[in-house]
Amino acid sequence: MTDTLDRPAPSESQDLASPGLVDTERVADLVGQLLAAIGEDPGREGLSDTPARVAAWWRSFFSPEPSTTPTCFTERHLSGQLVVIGGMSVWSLCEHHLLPMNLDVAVGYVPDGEVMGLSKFGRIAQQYAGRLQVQERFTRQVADEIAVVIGSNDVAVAVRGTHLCMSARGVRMEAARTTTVQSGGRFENDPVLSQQFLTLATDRWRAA
Ligand SMILES: Nc1nc2c(ncn2[C@@H]2O[C@H](COP(=O)(O)OP(=O)(O)OP(=O)(O)O)[C@@H](O)[C@H]2O)c(=O)[nH]1
Ligand SMILES: [Zn+2]
Repeated sequence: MTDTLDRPAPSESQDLASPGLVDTERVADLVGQLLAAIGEDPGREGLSDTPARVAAWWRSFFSPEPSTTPTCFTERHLSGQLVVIGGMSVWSLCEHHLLPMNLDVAVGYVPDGEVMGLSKFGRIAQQYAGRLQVQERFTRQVADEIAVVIGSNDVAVAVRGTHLCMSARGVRMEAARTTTVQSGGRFENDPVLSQQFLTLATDRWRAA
């Protein structure tokens, strides 16, 4: 977007819980200790490489591809067109239980003079998924980041989450899904636009 646009400031909490450096050796050591603590023999054949595998996974989880500057293209005369990108499924980790959550993300925005490269919405979602999260914070962080990049608050983000901590343990409700919606600018003030976004964003969730 052009530099003349007033970009919203990144929210204070944007960096909250951002990933730190993973000490792979220490993680592997701790996983070995964990195996021993649950009564396993970390040296037995099937488990001997497990600490290193788990440590490698933690490292890759916290080190998504470095974020690049999202590509934007000049595209005039779109006159209030609504753009919705849906079906962006990412995996994150619940910060309360360290169990996976699947987050199905849909983004809506109204381009003003420029459009953003479609894949960049997915990259932003991946960037904020690659850390310990709660769904509500993830939803807001993705919306805030897109608003900064496009230089406008006319952004809405809807997320449908499947939390293993709720389906595979605890209350064990396999069908439970959590939907969060963050709306800014015109999506907050224009009920028709908001409804159009929600209809398109939740289409595939109703079909599922
Ligand atoms: N709001 C919110 N809650 C979450 C999210 N992920 C997990 N939780 C909840 O975090 C809560 C943690 O509650 P605790 O009572 O401390 O933990 P717990 O004893 O393991 O709770 P149960 O899951 O009910 O067994 C649980 O209710 C989870 O469902 C999230 O993304 N958003
Ligand atoms: Zn959890």
